[in-house]
Amino acid sequence: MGLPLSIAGLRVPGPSGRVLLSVDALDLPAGALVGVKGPSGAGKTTFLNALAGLAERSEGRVRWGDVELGSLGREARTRFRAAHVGMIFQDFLLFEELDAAGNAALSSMFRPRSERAAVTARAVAGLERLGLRDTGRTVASFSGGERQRVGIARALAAAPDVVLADEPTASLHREAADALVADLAALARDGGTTLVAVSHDERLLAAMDRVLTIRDGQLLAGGTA
Ligand SMILES: Nc1ncnc2c1ncn2[C@@H]1O[C@H](COP(=O)(O)OP(=O)(O)OP(=O)(O)O)[C@@H](O)[C@H]1O
Repeated sequence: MGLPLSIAGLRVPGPSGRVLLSVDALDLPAGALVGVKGPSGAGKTTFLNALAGLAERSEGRVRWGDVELGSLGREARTRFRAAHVGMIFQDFLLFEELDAAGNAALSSMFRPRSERAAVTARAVAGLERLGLRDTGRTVASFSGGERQRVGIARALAAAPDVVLADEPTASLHREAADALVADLAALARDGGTTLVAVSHDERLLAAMDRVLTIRDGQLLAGGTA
């Protein structure tokens, strides 16, 4: 099931103390499909990091369902991410010694035995849908785009409550990008997954329920385009 998001008075400072991002208030229902756009350097990745509980020293409230990220210590935030959040980020933490399927099915290790086969099946299906057949190679030899696709398949195989994505279609051909957008929309529709996707891809943005704009470190009032 998805989780609703509630943010109030969020401020994320950079190392020099300058505020990199502020969000006065934002509420999203569970299962929302939300795009985020804005110029380079505006604070979009910083926003995703804050939603993932990865923004250190941030002020204000970021709450997923009943869980306020700021009230959790670092370890509890890591556990929260593992249990609820699928992240499609630009620097993927892939395990170099595993092949594509091994990486994509990784989260099955943290699931009860009865759920593991389903995660693995979704991982294999997701890789195929993104045009990556099991090559038998370890991902150490994969290109940047191939690595991104493994990261996508891994995030979606876990069927998480929340998907946070940073330019998820950037490395994909149009056909694969459209398939991914359809898959993300289906996850929200069928599983209630809440999606927040930073993107410049007009086709992806058009498929969202709502598009937020960030400019100069500020989520614009009302959060709409
Ligand atoms: N760790 C950091 N230390 C210092 N400045 C940072 C740090 N992280 C981000 N910034 C700065 O914060 C601002 C917002 O960065 P962010 O990566 O969130 O932008 P973005 O909107 O995702 O940009 P892009 O579209 O180019 O990826 C930028 O000016 C960036 O240089």
